[in-house]
Order: sequence, then structure tokens, then C-alpha cells
Amino acid sequence: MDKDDKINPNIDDVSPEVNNQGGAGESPSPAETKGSINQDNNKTITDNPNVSVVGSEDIPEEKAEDPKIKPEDIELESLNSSSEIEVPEKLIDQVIGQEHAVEVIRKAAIQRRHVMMIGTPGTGKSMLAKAMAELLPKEEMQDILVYPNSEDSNNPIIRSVKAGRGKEIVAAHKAEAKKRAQTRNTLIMILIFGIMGYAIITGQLLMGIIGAAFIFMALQYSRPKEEAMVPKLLVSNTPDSTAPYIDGTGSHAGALLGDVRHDPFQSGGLETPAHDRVEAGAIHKSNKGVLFVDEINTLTPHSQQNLLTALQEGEFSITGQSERSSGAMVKTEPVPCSFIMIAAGNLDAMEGMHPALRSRIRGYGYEVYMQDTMPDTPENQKKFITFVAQEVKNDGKIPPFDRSAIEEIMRDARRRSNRKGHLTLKLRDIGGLIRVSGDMARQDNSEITTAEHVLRAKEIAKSVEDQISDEYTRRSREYDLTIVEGTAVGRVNGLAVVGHDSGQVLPIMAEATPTQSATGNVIATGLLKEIAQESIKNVSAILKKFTGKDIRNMDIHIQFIGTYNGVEGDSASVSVATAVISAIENIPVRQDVAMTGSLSVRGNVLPIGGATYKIEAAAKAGIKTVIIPKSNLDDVLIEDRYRDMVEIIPVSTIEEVLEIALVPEKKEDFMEKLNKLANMKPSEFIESISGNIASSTGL
Ligand SMILES: Nc1ncnc2c1ncn2[C@@H]1O[C@H](COP(=O)(O)OP(=O)(O)OP(=O)(O)O)[C@@H](O)[C@H]1O
Repeated sequence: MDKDDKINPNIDDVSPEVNNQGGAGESPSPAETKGSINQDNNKTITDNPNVSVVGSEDIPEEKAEDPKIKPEDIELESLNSSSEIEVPEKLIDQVIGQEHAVEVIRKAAIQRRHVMMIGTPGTGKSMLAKAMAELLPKEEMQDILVYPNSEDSNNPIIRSVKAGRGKEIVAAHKAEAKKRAQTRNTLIMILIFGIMGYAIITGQLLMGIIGAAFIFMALQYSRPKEEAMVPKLLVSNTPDSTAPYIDGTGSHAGALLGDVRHDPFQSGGLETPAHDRVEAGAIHKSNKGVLFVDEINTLTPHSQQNLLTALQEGEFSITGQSERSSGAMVKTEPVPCSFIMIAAGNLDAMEGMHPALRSRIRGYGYEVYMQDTMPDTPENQKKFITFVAQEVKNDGKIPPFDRSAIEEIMRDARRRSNRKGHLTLKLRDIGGLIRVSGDMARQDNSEITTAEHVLRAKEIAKSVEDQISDEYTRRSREYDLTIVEGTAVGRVNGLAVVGHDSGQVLPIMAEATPTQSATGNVIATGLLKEIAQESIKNVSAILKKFTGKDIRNMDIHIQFIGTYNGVEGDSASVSVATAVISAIENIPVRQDVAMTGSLSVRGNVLPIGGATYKIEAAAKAGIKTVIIPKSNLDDVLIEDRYRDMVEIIPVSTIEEVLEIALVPEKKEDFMEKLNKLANMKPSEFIESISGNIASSTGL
């Protein structure tokens, strides 16, 4: 190979066009490129956030000039439309309710620290990661190039240059390659014509043709492929855009760590040069920016280990990820990957995470727990209203929301918070409701979205769980699985939450039979998970107290009906206790009553989650009375249409539950007995049941 044909990234690459731009065209030397930071900030029109370059003329002028209400000055009573509200420009200012996370992100952006965010989906984790990219300095951004290595083709050379320069360098190389190819072709033609001319003059035409063909083939075959010597732009950035934000969630090793494509030809002149087959991974594309990885535990241990190395070193060579591919022979020089890592997930993600990676993030960064509700204060309401305006503006297609629509959305946010005096921060779901409501308004050709559109949207945009729950209710009524009238012994209508925002009636059956073993067993079926199983054990204590019977000589069977996805949590405790007491005492239970509540071993009814959804499910099923823990009463924000369908009775003790739900022949006698048992001193109680402690071997 001709010396001139080698492309050495350290010394050549000077193209006249590029050189004209203040020396920018010079090939980067390693010393220059690795540490160089572009200080000259070529301000363009796009640097001004108030100026939109593309399509700015599309914005109606009067709207653009309308004076806007600042978020802190919003007064809902006098607000006519969400379009009156000023939406913050910067992403970080658009995040609501996550003040701690916002503060951490701001700090971490300055100090270049990694962050781990744990919390419920849709609370703004990836939004914060994008916001961080906006906060990082643009000047540090780089392009990364990969060059062929004439010494060792399997070890391509890596160079980094300031953002935007990469394209210029590649263009310069292409132009240079084209020029060389043209010169070479001209030389070949001259040589061939020379030989042919000589052959004609000397009358040796055949020899001339053979000679010319031979020379043509030899030169053609041996000449270096000029195109093949052109470097490849591995990572490209634009000097004026924000630092890169790359989402590496669920990436396979190649997409995350980079890869070298397989070459089916490998030799013989048809092969693709190694450097041309190198592909950057998410860790390289996020160089000088943010790498966001959600559900980090889903990455393989191999990927997590390599991610850790990349974090520590700030550079990571690219090699073929598949062992059997020709790409595995190639390994580039180390490629810069100085990214800030934002790892996200729920608590399980932390458990499944590589311990060393977790410790690295903890040691060199912050950990943040994302809030999923915020207090329903006037201050936060203003932020929430701004969020509605923001979502409408970001969507760009839906009509603005009037006051009634905003109020309806806010009502839904209170309901979804499942917590008294709070607004939900699962804002992706709320964003979805906003968009569907807007679509309803568009469908009506309305220029404004109203509460009526929101209500219609809620009906249409039901979650899959909600739709399944409705279907289950319909079917279980058809097959008499859900009974909502009359009485039955050992059968209670419990209530469960399905998914995040849907409830379901959960029938529970109990039966007590004489035991065959030395001590009685409590056997519960219905795919109960750990906490649900433990709650059954705790119920045993209540049974002893409220039946006053020696349950050592009986087996107690408890069956949860239709729980194909298992039962989590202990909110069925009151239902289980009631069903078993009913079975042991042979007292019927009202079937028009449904109940939910956790139980202390002393018989106090403790709070549960999802009270609103459970009550709504009961109402939909035709239940007339719902018993809930007193401490949950303020959490209940059921929709208007269900309000008159059910009576909600708050309770604090299991005695109150039994008084409402059980229908003994002689109610007074039964209540007297209950009171007596409930108020019994421990010593009297132990004596009365002969120190019986039931084992729970069936659990
Ligand atoms: N705290 C918040 N403030 C403003 N908007 C939010 C907030 N949280 C979520 N959103 C809205 O919801 C959308 C989705 O949120 P995002 O993707 O950031 O959630 P996430 O926590 O990363 O969820 P996941 O873990 O499922 O990816 C955002 O684009 C934004 O419109």
C-alpha cells in the first residue's frame, strides 16, 4: 500500500474547505482532541428559547402576544382557559411535586453525580433525567470518530473532537478520497492508452490488449479502497443542542455497550473494513450527557458489570458482542463514555441491581425516593393547574381546558391519590386523561375542553384492569359467584384492588370441620401471597377471642374465590374473620354487605389502600352497604354516579363489623356474648379456651 494512502488520524485530514474555518479542519491529535473543550459559543437564533425557527409563522400572532398568567398568580375562580397560563420553558421547571428530586438533579448536574431514582411509574423519573441533560453545559459536548488502523485493522483508532466537527472531518475525508480515486483512475487510463498505443504502433494488438487488461486488473485489485479509509462518525452531536439524553432501558449488550457488526465476506476484497462495522452503544452516545436506565435490574449481570466499568473508567472499548461473529475479533481503542447515569425503578429494581453498581452510584451520587402524592394545598393546586396547561400545550393538538375541565381533572387526581388531602403525582396517567378529554372536545369540534368531555374520557379511557374488573363482575353475576342479596353462612363479600386503580368484589368462603390431627389447622387457598398468609394467622387470635371456642379440634378452611392472580396484602382480614366466625358459630352473613379492612390481633380495624376503588366496585356489583376502616373515611372520593348506590359505614373494631354483617337468630344474645368475650381479661380468656393456640400448618 502506498504510504500516502494510509490515513493517520494524528497528522492528516487537512482539507482546504475545512481549514478555512479557523483551523477547525485540522485532524485532531490525541492530545488536542481528548481534552479539548470548545469555548467559542456560536450563538444562533435557536439559542434563544423564545424564538422558534421552524414554523414560528404558524403561531397565531395574537395568541403569542397574549399576556400570560404566571403559575404562582393563578386563581382558579377567575380562570377561563388553560391557554391563559404561562408554561415554564425549561423541563426542570415543569416538574411538579418532586421538589427534593428537582433539587438533587440540579446539584447533580453541577457536580456531575449519578442519581438513582426509586418510585412508582409515571411520577417523572425520565422527565427529570431529560431535564438534567438540559442543565448540562453544551460546550463540553463531543463527536466521536472511528478511524481504520493500518497497523492492526482489528484495532480501530478512536478520536473525539468538539461537537459538530465530526461531520466536517468525515466530509473532508470523503472529498479527499474522491480526489485520490479520480487521480488514480486517470493514471490507470493513461497507462492503458499508452500500452494500447504502443501495441498498435508495433502491430502487437493482442499482446497490447492482454497487457492493458492485466495492468487494469492488477491496479484495480491492489489499489486501496479510498472510501474504506474514510473515518466513520460514531457519535454525532450538534453544538447548539442540549447535552445528549439516551434511554438505555432494556437494552441488549450491543445496544448498551456498542457492537461490531459481523462481516460475511471477511476477506477477498469484498470485506467491509473493521472500523466501518463499529457501532456505538448507549454509553457512548450519552458521552457528556445523561444515560437513563429504567428498571435497571432487568439488565443482565454481564451488562451491569460492564456498565460499572464504563462508569469507573469514563471510556469503554467497543467489541463484537456475539462470540461467533467476525465482529468479536475487533476491539477498538477505548471510546469516551463520560456520562451521568440515572438509574431508575421501583424497590424491586434496587434488590435486583448488581451490588457493586449500586454501591458506585451511592458512593458517587444521590438516591432519591419519588413521591406519588402531594398535599392538596392552594400552592400545589396552582402547580397542578399549570401541569394541565403544560400537557395541553405539549400535545399541541387538543383544545385548551376551561375551568370546569381543570376542576374535573383535579377531582380525579384527588381520587387517584387514594389518600386524604392529597393529589396524585402519577401524572402520566393524568396526562393520558387530559389527552383523551381533549380528543373528545376535538371530536365535537369544540374550541374548548369542558368537564363533560373529561367525564366522557373517563368512561372511555378505562384501564385494562378496570375493564377486566367490569367483565369479571358481569360474569360472576351471571354465574352467581357474586351474591348481593339474602344471607349465607360462612360467606363474605370481601373487596380487593386490581392493578392500581380498579376494585373488585372478592367472595370469601369459610368452613370449620373436625380435625383429624392432634391440633387444628387453618388452611387458606386462593394463591395467597406472604402478607395475606400472615394476616390469616393473625385472624386466628381474633377467632379464639370472638368465638370463645377451642379451635384446636377443628380444621378451618378459608377459600378466596376467583383470585387467579393471587392475593396480596392483609386488607381481607376483616372479611376472613367474619366468614370464619360465621362458619364456626353457624350465623348467616348479609350478602348485600361488602367489607374491607385490615385487623390487629386485638380486633382493631386498621386502614387499607384503594378504599375508593373498592367502594365503587361494590356499588357496580349491586352491593348496598360497604364497611370500611374509620381511618380511611377521608380517603373516599367516589364518583357522583356511585354516591347514592351504596351506604358507607366506617368501623374501628371487629365487633362493629360483626354487628352489621351477621344476622344471628337472637341478635341481642349474640352481641352480649361478643361483648363479654371482647372484654374478657387475658387470664379468664386463656382459661375459657384451655390455653388453645392453634397452629397454622396449612399456611
Ligand atoms: N412530576 C411531574 N411533573 C410534571 N409532569 C410529570 C411529572 N411526572 C410525570 N409527568 C408527566 O408524565 C409523563 C411521563 O412521566 P415519566 O416518563 O417521566 O415517568 P417515569 O417515572 O419515568 O415512569 P416510568 O418509570 O414508567 O418510565 C411526563 O412526560 C410528563 O408529561
